[in-house]
Amino acid sequence: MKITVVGAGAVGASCAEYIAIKDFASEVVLLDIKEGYAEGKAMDLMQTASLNGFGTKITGITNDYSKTADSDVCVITSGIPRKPGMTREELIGINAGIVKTVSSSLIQYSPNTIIIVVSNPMDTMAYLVHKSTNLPKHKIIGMGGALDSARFKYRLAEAIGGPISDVDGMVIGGHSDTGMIPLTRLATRNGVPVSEFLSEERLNQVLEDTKVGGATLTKLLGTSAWYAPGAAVSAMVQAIACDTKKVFPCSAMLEGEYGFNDICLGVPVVLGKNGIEDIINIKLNDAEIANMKESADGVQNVNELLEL
Ligand SMILES: NC(=O)c1ccc[n+]([C@@H]2O[C@H](COP(=O)([O-])OP(=O)(O)OC[C@H]3O[C@@H](n4cnc5c(N)ncnc54)[C@H](O)[C@@H]3O)[C@@H](O)[C@H]2O)c1
Ligand SMILES: O=C(O)C[C@H](O)C(=O)O
Repeated sequence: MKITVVGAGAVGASCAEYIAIKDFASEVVLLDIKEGYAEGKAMDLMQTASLNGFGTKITGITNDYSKTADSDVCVITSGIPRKPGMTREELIGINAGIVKTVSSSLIQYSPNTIIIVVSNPMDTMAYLVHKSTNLPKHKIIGMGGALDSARFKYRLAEAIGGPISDVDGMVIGGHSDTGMIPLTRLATRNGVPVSEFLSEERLNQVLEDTKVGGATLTKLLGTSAWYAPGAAVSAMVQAIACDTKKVFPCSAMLEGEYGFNDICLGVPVVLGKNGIEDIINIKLNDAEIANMKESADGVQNVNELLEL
């Protein structure tokens, strides 16, 4: 299994590290436009192999896409991250050009690959990859919901005062400060609805903290987060590489699902060796449907800024 990660910055390197540590891929190629940068990150990571006990070979490349040939999965993290006070949507001007060029270069050498889009504004960048490549829709997957759901579980466990491993929950909708929809109604602590343990007010606080999870970290770090994003991508890559059929909320191109068309939005999907193997249509209540509509409108407004 050959995985290419474009962008050897904070998220790309973290993603490569987690993939290697989980030891399910034979090869990870890290590619960056900055001369020598991916080579340096790859060498540093390879020097952890004997310490962390993995056999994955990580190589670093400066912009030579021929070295990415025949990748099974390609991850796009190239582009600029936001600074405190910015929204993800403000990154579109620079990142759209980068994502468009990178995706067509990847496909030139790996025409059958599966692409995971990470660069922000992610739902719009995933849409752009759909519109600018001829890959089938199940092979283009946006990463947002896996990360947002991990943050939701962190906040739920914190509020409950129990272990994160005991809580389950999912965030659907757009990967934006206002568009995320943490499904509090369906979240559980070991199968018991979380509303049994938390007041409505506390649950609303969990919801709000989850939605601004990325902005909170950006304010603390001065740039956006990388550990949980890298872990979220690596979990998705593992589900594809090992054909686990695990369910993650991912940004998928919708063709009628949830009542939407021609938009990439976060919905629960089954991930396996073919990429998105199924989109799960969960029954939402009226308030959740209204939130999805509002979230989709927000993503649509950003999509309209693209020059397709
Ligand atoms: N979807 C998500 O959940 C999620 C999570 C975290 C970060 N992000 C996004 O991921 C992107 C990367 O974040 P980061 O913190 O790793 O940024 P970073 O600045 O640390 O790394 C980005 C890397 O991309 C490289 N790059 C730029 N243009 C390139 C090109 N044309 N070809 C190859 N490489 C190129 C840069 O040289 C840099 O090393 C940002 O857009 C950020 O908003 C998304
Ligand atoms: O918040 C950001 O800008 C980066 C990323 O989308 C995140 O949620 O961490």
